[in-house]
Amino acid sequence: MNPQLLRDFPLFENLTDEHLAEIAELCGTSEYAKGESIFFEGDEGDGLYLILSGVVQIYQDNHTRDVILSIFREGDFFGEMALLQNEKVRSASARTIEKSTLCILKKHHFLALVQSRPEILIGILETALDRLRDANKLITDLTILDVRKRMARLLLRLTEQHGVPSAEGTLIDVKLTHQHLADMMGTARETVTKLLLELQNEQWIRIDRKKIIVCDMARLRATVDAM
Ligand SMILES: Nc1ncnc2c1ncn2[C@@H]1O[C@@H]2COP(=O)(O)O[C@H]2[C@H]1O
Repeated sequence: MNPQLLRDFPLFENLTDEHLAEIAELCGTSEYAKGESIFFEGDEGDGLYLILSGVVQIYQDNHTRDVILSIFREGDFFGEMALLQNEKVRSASARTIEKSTLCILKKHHFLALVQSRPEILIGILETALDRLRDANKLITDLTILDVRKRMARLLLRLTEQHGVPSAEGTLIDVKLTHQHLADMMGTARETVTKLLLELQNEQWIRIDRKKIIVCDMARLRATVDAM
């Protein structure tokens, strides 16, 4: 694959062109259709996945419904845990939300790479710790907040992770269904539909081609801070 495609990954930002070329040699790319499974919780870890384009959800399937732990997009990586934790399997499942192109670094190549370039391991650790912080917040939200406040927190988190400025405010640049949002905040799809309608009527948000625009970020931040 073209090594310059790896340039956009924060994980590799300090590597030279030469190093990127070495990694690119070891990577394979795969195309996934919208809604296609990548791996399942409990599978053996075969490799590290880097998102070249598209959107991927990380989720746990709890029989009655999915719980979405995170949503990743281009520039993000996932699947490091089963590779770094000896004898442990995939901690969650991964499935595309949009058609995606992924770059896969096989386990033995990944392990050799982090041994020769420990700075990559530090980058992975920093990202994993950020994800742990997010997970902690999520546990607290799910435990103590009512659904309207959980929705406010979720919108703020999505703007931080996937927000781009738009004429009307901050656009959350991923097409998420009401079911995806429900699976992220531990509620029913019908509750999300009702809440989104309320928030639109109160002019907090606008929906444009299945994407949410947060019209007043300052108000959203102030509301979340006051919780
Ligand atoms: N709470 C979480 N937040 C974000 N990403 C996660 C979370 N839990 C697991 N993952 C990612 O999902 C991947 C599932 O496969 P692994 O366990 O190999 O590695 C995992 C991480 O990359």
